[in-house]
Amino acid sequence: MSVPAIDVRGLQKTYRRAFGRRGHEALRGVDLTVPEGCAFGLIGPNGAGKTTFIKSILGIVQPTAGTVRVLGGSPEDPRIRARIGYLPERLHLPGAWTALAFLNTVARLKGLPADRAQSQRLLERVGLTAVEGRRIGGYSKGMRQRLGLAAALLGAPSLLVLDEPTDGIDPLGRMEVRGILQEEVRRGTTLFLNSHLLAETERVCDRVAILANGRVLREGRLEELARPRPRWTLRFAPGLDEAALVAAGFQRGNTEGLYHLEAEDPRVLNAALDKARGAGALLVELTRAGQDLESVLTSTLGEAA
Ligand SMILES: Nc1ncnc2c1ncn2[C@@H]1O[C@H](COP(=O)(O)OP(=O)(O)OP(=O)(O)O)[C@@H](O)[C@H]1O
Repeated sequence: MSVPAIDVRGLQKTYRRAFGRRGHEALRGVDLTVPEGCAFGLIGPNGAGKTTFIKSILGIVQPTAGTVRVLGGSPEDPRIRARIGYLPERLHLPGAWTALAFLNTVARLKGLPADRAQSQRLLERVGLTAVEGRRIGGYSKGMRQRLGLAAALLGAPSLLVLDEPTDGIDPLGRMEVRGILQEEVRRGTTLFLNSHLLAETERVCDRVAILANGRVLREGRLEELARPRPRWTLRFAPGLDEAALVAAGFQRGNTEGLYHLEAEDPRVLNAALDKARGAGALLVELTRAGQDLESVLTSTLGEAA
């Protein structure tokens, strides 16, 4: 069996406060396993603990309790760190430098040879070739993000950890970034993505975890979490016997003639329909509701509240 890319048990992080005041519990006992080679999305509301989780698995933040294994080793181990590409939420870039000089320096810090051709290839990949000789200080937010992504991709990492990678990037650029991430996953890289753009997570990731208030509320394969909910919406012709429909198991909708039924088994739907028709109802429209990641997130947060 392959070693998980990330394996976290009982992870807790309490940020201390001054003068002995009670600290803030950002993570309250998180267990999470990210299989090797998967594209994993971490989602959740502001302040859920997502960045704290990312910083903990990278050894930037010291957990209060729990264990963290990354690529089969400790995040403190320089050999493990060298195999991780990280794009932080807040990028600090040297404004006076050019993109090329920056990438060459990051390469050296990662223990890689400063290979100008490789840096140029990466800048081309993220769409920065036209500005590679310009000072970073004059870059737009989206250009800075692209440069951060290029730096994370240096050395073909085994694990890519990206905190809001498309923040500030225009819609076309987002598509390009998505393409790059998908290429990386095809190459065998494990991707760990924190993004508020749920459509992006849905398109790129095959597993998702929902974090709220420092706890994982749900985790699993995207198709299992966001599979179509067995909820049928029916529209009946006017003049029906409402009480008979409710007695048959339908719930009233918000407009006249509209009803809902939650049923996994289509036989339950058909039995209810038989009763409705027996009471003279005429079905004119039937749809099965799907569930996207946004509705999974809102219903999960709603249940937890
Ligand atoms: N250095 C710190 N010191 C004290 N509290 C912190 C620190 N960093 C984060 N927190 C607190 O920990 C909680 C989790 O923050 P974190 O940044 O991990 O959340 P997040 O899910 O990444 O949020 P967002 O989606 O807004 O970026 C928040 O309440 C935040 O205020």
